[in-house]
Amino acid sequence: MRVVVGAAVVSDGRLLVAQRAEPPDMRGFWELPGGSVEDGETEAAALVRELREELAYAVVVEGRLGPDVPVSGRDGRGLLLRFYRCSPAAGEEPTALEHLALRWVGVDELDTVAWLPADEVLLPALRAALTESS
Ligand SMILES: Nc1nc2c([nH]c(=O)n2[C@H]2C[C@H](O)[C@@H](COP(=O)(O)OP(=O)(O)OP(=O)(O)O)O2)c(=O)[nH]1
Repeated sequence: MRVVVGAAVVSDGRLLVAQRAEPPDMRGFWELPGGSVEDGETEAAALVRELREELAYAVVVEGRLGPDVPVSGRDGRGLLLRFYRCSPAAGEEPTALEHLALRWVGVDELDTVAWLPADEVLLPALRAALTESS
């Protein structure tokens, strides 16, 4: 099954969230930045590549975060979302090259985000990650 990796980047007790521009039915909803793992690529390498492409941002990939989330992809075939906790490389700031906007949210704001539906499964794990880092 195709695996899509997403980055839970935590810095100063806040989580980086990104607002999707496309496809039209996902436009305006918020996600954790990332994308598909390519053939022969590790999941960590895919995350580093995707965040460089989408955000011109260098991150260090730490451990897995939360459960795998099966969703149906744009072509109707299944894909598996898998998330990793990450931290920014020193001195780095993200730029929204492909997203409508970026936000850093604290633990109290997690519930106010208009998440892509699949990401809501992750909220307990995100809450725990933000609580332990603040
Ligand atoms: N990156 C990311 N994708 C997510 C999240 N939640 C969620 O349902 N998705 C879905 C949306 C898309 O159907 C799929 C990932 O698509 P994508 O557009 O980010 O990745 P990609 O560029 O590698 O995909 P593709 O155009 O090659 O098909 O996973 C999330 O938090 N992060």
